[in-house]
Amino acid sequence: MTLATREARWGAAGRMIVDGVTLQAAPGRVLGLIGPNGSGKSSLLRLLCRLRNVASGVVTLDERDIAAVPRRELARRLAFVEQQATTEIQLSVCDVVRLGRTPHRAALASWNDADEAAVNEALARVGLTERHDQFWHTLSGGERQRVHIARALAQEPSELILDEPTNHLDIQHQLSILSLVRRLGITCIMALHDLNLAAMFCDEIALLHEGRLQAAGAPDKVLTAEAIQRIFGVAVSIREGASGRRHIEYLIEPERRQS
Ligand SMILES: Nc1ncnc2c1ncn2[C@@H]1O[C@H](COP(=O)(O)OP(=O)(O)OP(=O)(O)O)[C@@H](O)[C@H]1O
Repeated sequence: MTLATREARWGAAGRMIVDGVTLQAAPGRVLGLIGPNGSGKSSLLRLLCRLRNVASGVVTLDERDIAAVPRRELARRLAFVEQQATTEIQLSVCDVVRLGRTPHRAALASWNDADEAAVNEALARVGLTERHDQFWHTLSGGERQRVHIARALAQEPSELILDEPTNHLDIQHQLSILSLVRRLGITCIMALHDLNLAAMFCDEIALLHEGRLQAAGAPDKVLTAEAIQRIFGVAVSIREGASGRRHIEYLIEPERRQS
């Protein structure tokens, strides 16, 4: 078992934002969270890593109420890469990635070879070894995103939660980061906007709309033309792509000729 929610509810400003979601991440698999803007994806991810507490229902980690898991244990287990993570200026790239080691180190313990190896390995995996000493605030948006993913990898989590990890990334880096996430073999839950990337890289997909879970399961069960039309209001044609996964083509009305 790993992360799960049961009838999880959370609201703000008098509105229900996560509304009775029951969901389970399969150990070692990649669960994609999709849904229109404002459907509650980020809010649900924040409940899953206890950055927020449910108003009712429960979030569990290994079938234990996450609210009862000691903070240090949670920090070792779960890594969260936020959508617009910011980091204090004047930190170098390796300083940011080193933050990922904090939960593994005893108070006042000195930095050791295993810590250094984890940082270097994480930077190599996101292709930023050369940027080791560059100031974080001088990086491009995509490089910053990759550094934050490296920080999460250096943490060596057993559950990785990512909010739009492909934000700011060019297509090559989108594909390489998502391939890397798949290869990690750890439980991963990530919010994605690109439905084709979700189909390519997720073992399971959960579709959210207005805070409620609409469907969950294998990509070909969830990503149907009917569901995409109903939830996103977009007509699509779906066929099997070269990779054997489904490929979604968006159909737009031909522009009217100006008379
Ligand atoms: N603290 C808050 N106070 C008031 N409203 C909030 C709060 N947090 C989230 N919301 C609202 O809840 C809804 C869901 O937000 P959330 O960020 O979870 O959506 P999302 O599916 O991740 O959206 P996007 O795809 O645009 O990133 C939005 O309408 C948002 O404005």
